[in-house]
Amino acid sequence: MEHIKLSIDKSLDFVSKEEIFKFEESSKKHLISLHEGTGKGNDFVGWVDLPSRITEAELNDIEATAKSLKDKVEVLVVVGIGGSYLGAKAVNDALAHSFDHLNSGDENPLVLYAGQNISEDYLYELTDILKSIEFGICVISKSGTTTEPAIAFRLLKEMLEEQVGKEEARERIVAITDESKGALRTLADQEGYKTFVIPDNVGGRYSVLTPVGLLPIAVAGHDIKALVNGAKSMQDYSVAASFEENPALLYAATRNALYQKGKGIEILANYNPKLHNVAEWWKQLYGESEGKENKGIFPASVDFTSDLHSMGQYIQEGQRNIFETVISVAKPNHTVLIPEDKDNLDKLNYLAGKRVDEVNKMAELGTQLAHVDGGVPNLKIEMPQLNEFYLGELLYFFEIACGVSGYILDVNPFDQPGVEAYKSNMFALLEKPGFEEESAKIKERL
Ligand SMILES: O=P(O)(O)OC[C@H]1O[C@](O)(CO)[C@@H](O)[C@@H]1O
Repeated sequence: MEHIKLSIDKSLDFVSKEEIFKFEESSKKHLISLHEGTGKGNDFVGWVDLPSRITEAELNDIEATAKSLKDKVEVLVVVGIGGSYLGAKAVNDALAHSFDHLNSGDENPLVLYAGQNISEDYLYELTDILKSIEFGICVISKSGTTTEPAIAFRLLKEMLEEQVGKEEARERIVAITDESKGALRTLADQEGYKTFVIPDNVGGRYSVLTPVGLLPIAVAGHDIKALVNGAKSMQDYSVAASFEENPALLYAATRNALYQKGKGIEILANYNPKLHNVAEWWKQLYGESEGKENKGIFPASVDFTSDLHSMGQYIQEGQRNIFETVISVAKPNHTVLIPEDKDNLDKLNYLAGKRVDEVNKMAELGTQLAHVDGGVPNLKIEMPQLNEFYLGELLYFFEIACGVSGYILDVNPFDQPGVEAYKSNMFALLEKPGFEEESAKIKERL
């Protein structure tokens, strides 16, 4: 069985093998404490064995719900923010036809997203376009009280009820939330929506392999059983493999060794735009997990080769506090050959007959070497192919590595206390009942 692979050789000019291997014992210990639930934030490690724990019956229930939505709607709007939509978007965009919106032959509903911003124009345009479309809603909020999705859901629910009537709307709304607490749970129970539970011990950013990610992925027509199998394969491999062969432990150790050498920014790069939103998901995972107590690597991302023509300059010659992790897909899913041209005005005939991917791979290798020469350590994660199975491996790899890496950094990788600061200011400014004191204080600052 082939797995995703990590190579660290292009970082060894900057950090020695000894400096990386000094984390061998601690990373193994942290992996065990994640599995045994003995580390910091241990009430949120329910995701660690999720791939092996999720049952066939649970997956069948998700698939059956997806099927009944597919039979009714052309568009499913996933309403959620942060971990309540990023995993689904990452997988759906990685697997979808790049021009899905023009692909009228697709029998699966188009999945759109709302509740991840508070833009009035976004909501106007979304509700405007949905007026003539059969749509359904999958509303996702673990707490059930997050402002952004609550506003979007209020608007979309009202609109759907007006469009198809309350009874039919009930059939087209699925809520994914806490088992017993929160406003969304109360509403879903009152209205009689189909619901799925986000387990108590799984935080939003680690929830992609729960119904939070799986339902929207199944609605988009992707194979959630293969995705979970891939995650399970990485779960097993990350427990069994030696440190040197273990992509998750080695990644956690290498990035911490680089961090200790002053490399405080990690740029996740891809050479396939389908992976853009995998990087968005990864940024939340690592940013919320590690950025605390005035510590942590800042997670950034680029899409290559596009961004070589913008951010490439900075990466090559800017401040030397960065390292790069490249996700490389070994084998594309399609073949396109560069054609011969008799006039050859663009002087491209030397490439005629070659696959486009060969050029992409040389751009990747050339860039890695250039960036290393420019003082940027490079790590490479190689996926054999872009499909459900290897995406499952990739997601679990990043999750387990994040838990280990957070423990190496000695933070709780499962809380996010810093996210509350903006919320409390926003509530004070909006004069939310209960925030009277904060309102008075914040007004003095304006
Ligand atoms: O699912 P909820 O409770 O609406 O939260 C959404 C997101 O908001 C946060 O709590 C804070 O950003 C994230 O951790 C979470 O993914």
